[in-house]
Amino acid sequence: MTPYESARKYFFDAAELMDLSSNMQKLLLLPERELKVQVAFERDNGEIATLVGYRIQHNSARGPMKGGLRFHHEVDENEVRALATLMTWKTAIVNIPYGGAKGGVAVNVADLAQGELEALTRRFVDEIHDVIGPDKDIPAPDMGTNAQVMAWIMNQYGKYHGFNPACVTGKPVEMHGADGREEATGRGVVATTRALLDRVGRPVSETSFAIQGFGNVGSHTARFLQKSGGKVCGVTDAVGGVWNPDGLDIKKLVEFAVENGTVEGFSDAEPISNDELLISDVDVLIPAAIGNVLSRHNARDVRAKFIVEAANSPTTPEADDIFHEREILVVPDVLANAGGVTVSYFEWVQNRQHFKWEISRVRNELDRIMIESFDKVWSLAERRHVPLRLASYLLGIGRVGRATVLGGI
Ligand SMILES: NC(=O)c1ccc[n+]([C@@H]2O[C@H](COP(=O)([O-])OP(=O)(O)OC[C@H]3O[C@@H](n4cnc5c(N)ncnc54)[C@H](O)[C@@H]3O)[C@@H](O)[C@H]2O)c1
Repeated sequence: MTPYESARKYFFDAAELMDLSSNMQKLLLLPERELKVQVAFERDNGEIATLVGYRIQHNSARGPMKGGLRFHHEVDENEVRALATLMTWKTAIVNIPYGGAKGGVAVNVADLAQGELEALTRRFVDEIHDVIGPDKDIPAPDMGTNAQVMAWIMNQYGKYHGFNPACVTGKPVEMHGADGREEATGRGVVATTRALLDRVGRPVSETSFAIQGFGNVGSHTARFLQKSGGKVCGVTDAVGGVWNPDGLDIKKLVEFAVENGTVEGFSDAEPISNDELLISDVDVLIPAAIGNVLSRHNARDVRAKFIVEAANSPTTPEADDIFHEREILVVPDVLANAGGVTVSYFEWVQNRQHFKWEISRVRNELDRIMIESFDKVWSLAERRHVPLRLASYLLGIGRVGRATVLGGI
């Protein structure tokens, strides 16, 4: 199944349980606006590059739309549409006053010089500046984009509409960004994981973890897990992986990975492949890299009792069914990785108030929102006798549906 088909399947599963009318289903599923633009810019060699860019604004019933901007060669319209939909449910699940959107440009950033990346970003903003903004749609970083790209977006947007840092989040801290944004998704994953372990009565200190992906999300997740007393036994990235049943030293592993560009080759550990890590003998498995890594091909071999989805869509619907049948608890992406958009919301609030929060305030508010959201989903799952994913969708779609009914069309 493509990400778009999966997103629709989860929506329809929840819609059926909610007895949503077909008219309401159509209203909630169809994006409000889909923009497809030409992004042309001059390359360093004098050639004109002509790319395709998308901004899909799915739903604004609960507030301005929010979602990342992805620069990746595999970006296509359907993927952006699926991710925009997921953002609508995600912002609703953690109850922040936003709708959902997503953007993307089909490009391989590794092929671009820094100046070309800047030219591409500014040209994309030229094409979409009228439909984004602090009260309309607020982009943020995603795969292939970073704080620097957000700074260019803010600057280019300002040329049309005047200074307004709240038009984009994930900016550099020196450019109206929020302290704690970079670690936010990983911290949120850990807050959710701890809430889960609390519910099942298992101390973090007696729990072992394996994490796929050691980029922004994976490395901060590992760091906060170890700080909480957890034992991170295995970590992999695109190149390779490392395993130590007594627990890896995450501080040293981060230093090693920064220096070497991979965790592979880290001392005090055995090598492990990505395939082996996903079925390794740990209590909690945290996919924090790419999509569709847990599928019907390996779901029956997974040995973890709990899966916390730090990545977007790491589990195919077929694998999800197998995990349910095997009583493996899955905390879904729309809940587990919502820490990033939550701290993006804090950045937007700070920008609008021109008042900077201390990091301790960012962390406390983030932990509170993640734990409250997890507890809401858990209670709903118990009440309706459904898995956590379906409960998350029931909560998110329910909130968007009520806002739609209250506000009217
Ligand atoms: N960064 C955020 O705030 C955020 C928020 C929500 C969701 N996510 C999701 O989390 C995931 C990771 O995002 P990130 O920001 O950490 O990205 P990143 O680019 O910083 O890191 C990605 C990591 O995954 C590894 N990886 C890539 N391909 C792999 C493969 N085929 N097998 C194993 N490992 C592979 C990379 O080596 C790297 O360690 C993505 O699915 C992203 O959509 C990120």
